[in-house]
Amino acid sequence: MKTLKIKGGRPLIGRVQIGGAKNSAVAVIPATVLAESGCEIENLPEIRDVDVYAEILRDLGAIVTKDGRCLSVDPSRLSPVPLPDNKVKKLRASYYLIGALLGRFGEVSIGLPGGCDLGPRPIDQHIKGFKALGATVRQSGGILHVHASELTGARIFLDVVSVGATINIMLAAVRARGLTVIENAAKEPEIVDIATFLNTMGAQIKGAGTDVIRIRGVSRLRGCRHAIIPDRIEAGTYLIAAAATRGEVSVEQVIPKHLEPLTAKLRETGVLVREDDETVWVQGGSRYRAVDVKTAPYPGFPTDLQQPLTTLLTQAEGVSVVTENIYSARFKQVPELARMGALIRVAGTTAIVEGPTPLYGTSVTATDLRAGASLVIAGLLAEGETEIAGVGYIDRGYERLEEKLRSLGAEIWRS
Ligand SMILES: CC(=O)N[C@H]1[C@@H](OP(=O)(O)OP(=O)(O)OC[C@H]2O[C@@H](n3ccc(=O)[nH]c3=O)[C@H](O)[C@@H]2O)O[C@H](CO)[C@@H](O)[C@@H]1O
Ligand SMILES: C=C(OP(=O)(O)O)C(=O)O
Repeated sequence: MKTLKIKGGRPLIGRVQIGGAKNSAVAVIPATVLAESGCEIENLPEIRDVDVYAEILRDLGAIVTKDGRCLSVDPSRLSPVPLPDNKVKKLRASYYLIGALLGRFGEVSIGLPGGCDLGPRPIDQHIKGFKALGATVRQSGGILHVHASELTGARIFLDVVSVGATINIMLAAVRARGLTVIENAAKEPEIVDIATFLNTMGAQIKGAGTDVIRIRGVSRLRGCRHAIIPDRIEAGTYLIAAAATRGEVSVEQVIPKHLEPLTAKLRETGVLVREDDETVWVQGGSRYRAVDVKTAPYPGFPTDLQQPLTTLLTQAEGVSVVTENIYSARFKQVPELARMGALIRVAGTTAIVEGPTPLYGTSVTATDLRAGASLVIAGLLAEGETEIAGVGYIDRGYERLEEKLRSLGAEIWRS
């Protein structure tokens, strides 16, 4: 198995271009199956989740061609063949095929989704939504069978704010008869991106980005061209890495507004941050202040940046309290950071970080995607050499990571 090796202690300096958002891409790709003609998707990130999704669509009979960051999907000859769990369990977002295939064919049989192991990740709210639209849902073994002879619009109040359930219900509801209203909907920028894509296909979705989304069903959707929004989590990871190594980096091709929950927190710690239309620039300082952070649905602080930020907080003076409100097991980076010298105690949903502590390179393991990012940042700031196993997780969501970091002056390689 490959590992990432990093010789730490060099400040990151320069400019980095951010790719398309993973969490948009993995919803837009399955959404193409709703169209009766071909779609062109641009600005896709070059990550493993996208490649796996392209393979799943081919298994369904779509003609899929990939050219760098562009994917063209012709779903006209697609059929809802059962999808066992070998590929679908490689990623979380495979569950979007339930909503999309239900919308197009009224039936789907699919293995349960995978994704990072962050504690229990139920899909009860997705199922509640499909049932409200008139579907029957049955599980046998690890396979979900969802069927609807007709989908009818409904009012659905989500018990928890869920990105996945909001998007999945939208995907089915665009083809339901009448009006669907999703209340207590998630408001992440990726949801707005999927709604924009669906509306370009001919859907009638209003309110995406607020907590009430109204979807008036239509009888057909046509293929279209769409460019994915920038990845705020990839961008945030580079901003944190720049601050942690006390460097100076311009993160380019981003939507600064989407990064505000992070940039506000970085300013609180004492990092200099400047923004213009499509760029966020940070300059690290010699001293950082401890801060408290609580993860929350957008526009709160994103759980996906909690692990990377925890690494930065090992360098802040005082005690930082990090509260993880979304996932019960999202502190798996902590024992690995402790092996590098961090002083962090986990108590239930909080991690108490004492700083500043020097970090030292050693062998560590990424247990999930963002734990991997947090260890890469630790390796970049640590003294000596860090070897990170579990690179497959990192490849799920970071495109050309070593190349981008090397262009900023890091010594990082795969072996
Ligand atoms: C592919 C993708 O977009 N992944 C993102 C998506 O995951 P995902 O869509 O799986 O996360 P959700 O927003 O659905 O989950 C939020 C919370 O709701 C709970 N829940 C969710 C659905 C459900 O039916 N029942 C339920 O209880 C989850 O266990 C979790 O505690 O949003 C998360 C929260 O921003 C991010 O960390 C992930 O990167
Ligand atoms: C948790 C994440 O991804 P997924 O939901 O795809 O597992 C993530 O991107 O940090």
